[in-house]
Amino acid sequence: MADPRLNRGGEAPLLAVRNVTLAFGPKVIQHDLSFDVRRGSIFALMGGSGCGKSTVLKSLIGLLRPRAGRILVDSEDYWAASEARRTAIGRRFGVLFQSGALWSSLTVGENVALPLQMFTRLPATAIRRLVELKLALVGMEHAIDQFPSDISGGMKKRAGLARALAMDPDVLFFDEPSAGLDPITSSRLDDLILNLRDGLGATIVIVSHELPSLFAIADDGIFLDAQTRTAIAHGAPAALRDTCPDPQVEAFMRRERPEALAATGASPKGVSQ
Ligand SMILES: Nc1ncnc2c1ncn2[C@@H]1O[C@H](COP(=O)(O)OP(=O)(O)OP(=O)(O)O)[C@@H](O)[C@H]1O
Repeated sequence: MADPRLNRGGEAPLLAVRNVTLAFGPKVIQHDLSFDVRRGSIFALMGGSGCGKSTVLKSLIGLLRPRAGRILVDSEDYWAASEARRTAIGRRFGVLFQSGALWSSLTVGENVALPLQMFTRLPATAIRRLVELKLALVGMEHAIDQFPSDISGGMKKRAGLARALAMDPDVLFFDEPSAGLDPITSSRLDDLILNLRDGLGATIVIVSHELPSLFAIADDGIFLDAQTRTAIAHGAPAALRDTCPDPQVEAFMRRERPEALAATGASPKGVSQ
């Protein structure tokens, strides 16, 4: 019988993870992971602290080779491909790291220009124009000549996002985009992420602890468990909150205190408060 977690849209998924095991030396972080990221979806990697969300993200963006299993990008086996092919596939990815990861000695504009200078042969005037366009997409065109130390945390995130967009990626990966932002800035970033999906047709994979943000933007996802070291639920965060019978998932989604979780008979391990 077909696995109901896979190919739910009928169309071939942009990313397909098949029976993947991730480990550091003898330490297995996650095993037997299988899921699809549908084109145009906002897919959430969820779970308590230390369950392996960032590790899964690393394997998806090409920074960690799985111990077993396959990761298919548009049906092409990423880790079985040559290094040159992997580099080419990787150019379709845009990554926004937690801090924005801007170079402090470069202006915002120079940061956004970096991938264009590294991966294209465009002349400086064309790069400047593209940088202006990418910054305008995130509402940061006025900050092109400012240094990261002169702008707020939310602006750094948006500048990092403009840099992630520089090469017109098909898929964007966000690691804790709202971390450290106040609720209003965080909600503006959510709107921006939704606009990128709806306006540019990007597919987005997101690691986040921020439940309001996940409920607002993610339409699919998996819930990773630190104890069993695999995914224990698949689906949109809001649907998991409302219908998932698993007490770990329910407690995470409803952010119950450990005492309340103990009353359900479930272990609080791996649930971040
Ligand atoms: N390079 C590494 N070498 C060894 N162990 C690692 C390495 N990177 C991460 N780990 C371990 O892998 C496990 C999963 O870490 P990971 O950062 O992926 O979890 P996470 O779910 O993203 O956590 P958080 O929500 O707290 O950021 C942790 O036990 C961590 O200590």
